[in-house]
Amino acid sequence: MRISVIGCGHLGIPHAAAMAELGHEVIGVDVDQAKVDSLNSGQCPIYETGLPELLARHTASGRLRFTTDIREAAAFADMHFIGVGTPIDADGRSYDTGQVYGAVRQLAPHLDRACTIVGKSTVTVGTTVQVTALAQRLAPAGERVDVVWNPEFLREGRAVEDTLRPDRLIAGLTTVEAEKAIRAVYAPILDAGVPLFVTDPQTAELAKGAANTFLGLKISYINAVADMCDAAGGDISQIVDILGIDPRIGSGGMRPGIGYGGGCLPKDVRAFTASARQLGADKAAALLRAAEEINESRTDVAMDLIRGALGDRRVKHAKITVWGAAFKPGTNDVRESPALALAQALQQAGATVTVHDPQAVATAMTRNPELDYTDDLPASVDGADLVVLATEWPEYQQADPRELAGRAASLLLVDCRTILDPESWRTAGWTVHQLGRPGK
Ligand SMILES: NC(=O)C1=CN([C@@H]2O[C@H](COP(=O)(O)OP(=O)(O)OC[C@H]3O[C@@H](n4cnc5c(N)ncnc54)[C@H](O)[C@@H]3O)[C@@H](O)[C@H]2O)C=CC1
Ligand SMILES: O=C(O)[C@H]1O[C@H](OP(=O)(O)OP(=O)(O)OC[C@H]2O[C@@H](n3ccc(=O)[nH]c3=O)[C@H](O)[C@@H]2O)[C@H](O)[C@@H](O)[C@@H]1O
Repeated sequence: MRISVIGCGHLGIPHAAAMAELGHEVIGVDVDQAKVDSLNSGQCPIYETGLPELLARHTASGRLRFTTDIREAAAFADMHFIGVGTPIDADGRSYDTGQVYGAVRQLAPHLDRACTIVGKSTVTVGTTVQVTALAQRLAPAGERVDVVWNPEFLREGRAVEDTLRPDRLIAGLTTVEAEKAIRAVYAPILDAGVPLFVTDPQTAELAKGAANTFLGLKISYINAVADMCDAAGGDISQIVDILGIDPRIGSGGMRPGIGYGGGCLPKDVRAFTASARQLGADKAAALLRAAEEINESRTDVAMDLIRGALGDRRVKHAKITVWGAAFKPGTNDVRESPALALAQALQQAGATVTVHDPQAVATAMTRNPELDYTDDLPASVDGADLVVLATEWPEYQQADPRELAGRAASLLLVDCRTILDPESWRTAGWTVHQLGRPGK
């Protein structure tokens, strides 16, 4: 099929490349000329495993190209995926769907044949109905436009794999033609046995919000239990193992730490909570709000752990190394990064902070230029009074505690993600504090 992907960000680039991999001819559209130029020259503007190779292969073969000209996409494609951003609104609680409506407004008047618009962005329930009305109103008279909502479940860092081999596909639609088109575009994935849920648009929209909100709830729940371990004595790592072995609970997405961040979970939990409130589901809203409050408290929890670790020494004037800037390992995305929030809080408390990250120094510098950065792991601990592990990159688990012991001023480590083997660090002379594992 000939398809376009409108919005080439963390979702759109992997989606465009994956669609080319499935055999489609793809045109990616973005308003950002620099991004389009870099994509057309084979450069990948985001750090994502397997994506540079896929981009290089399909831009070279001519099956994938990028443009800023929406008319070119309208003239080329029979199906248009919309993957533009849906940031949180100025009120801080609901989606700003302006980019979605903006893309449809730009595209629809140029449609010159029957086509399908497939929304992938995460939106408030009810958006598909409005997008459909808008597209059909603006399309030239006589041109058939079907709209499908097909929410995306990829995780950053695994975007290519998740797009090509998803757990499930959802299509919220209302016409036979739309279902035929969706089955055609995803045929190789469906043939591989991936289930497709064909449903109404509202169910599709709500399912996406409900999924991300559940992930946020699960993380906040385990973080609440980690706090109880810290207060009462207990080992959150063992509790995760004990709970996770029960298939009704499952151990996935239950790692304790300094909270969920990124471009999606925080805003999606916020927006879903707001929807619950607007729809009159007050008790649901209260439950979800509690999960948000737990998440919002994680920087304070980490600061308490750090203060406890420093003892008589104070945060003020301490030289502190923060390991991690990305919101999670495997990406250079720093949107709503809990690690950067912690680094900022430490700096505001008077510490001299150096942030290390293996991939996200450049993006973090743009977002938080007030902090100092390095991508040299051993050098990051030079002269440090305290090292704080904030993002669980494998590099930190693989680091040599003996080598680092020779460089730090004081052998004090706070593991906010509870991923290190404390024994190997203690053997090398370090004092280790782990979140949710007091005295372990
Ligand atoms: N980042 C992720 O892993 C996932 C994101 N989503 C959802 O996908 C949507 C996009 O998210 P991201 O890719 O992270 O955002 P992003 O901010 O990385 O990318 C959005 C892109 O859309 C472009 N854009 C804005 N208006 C445009 C227009 N009128 N025409 C063409 N391009 C336009 C922007 O320049 C930007 O490059 C959001 O709704 C998000 O919630 C869903 C699943 C996974
Ligand atoms: O809608 C989206 O954009 C995507 O949001 C999340 O994906 P992502 O933001 O890439 O990251 P996750 O792996 O879910 O992690 C989110 C945050 O939660 C934290 N987290 C995750 C898992 C865990 O057990 N504990 C934990 O603290 C991570 O460190 C990170 O800050 C969802 O997992 C995807 O299914 C969804 O498509």
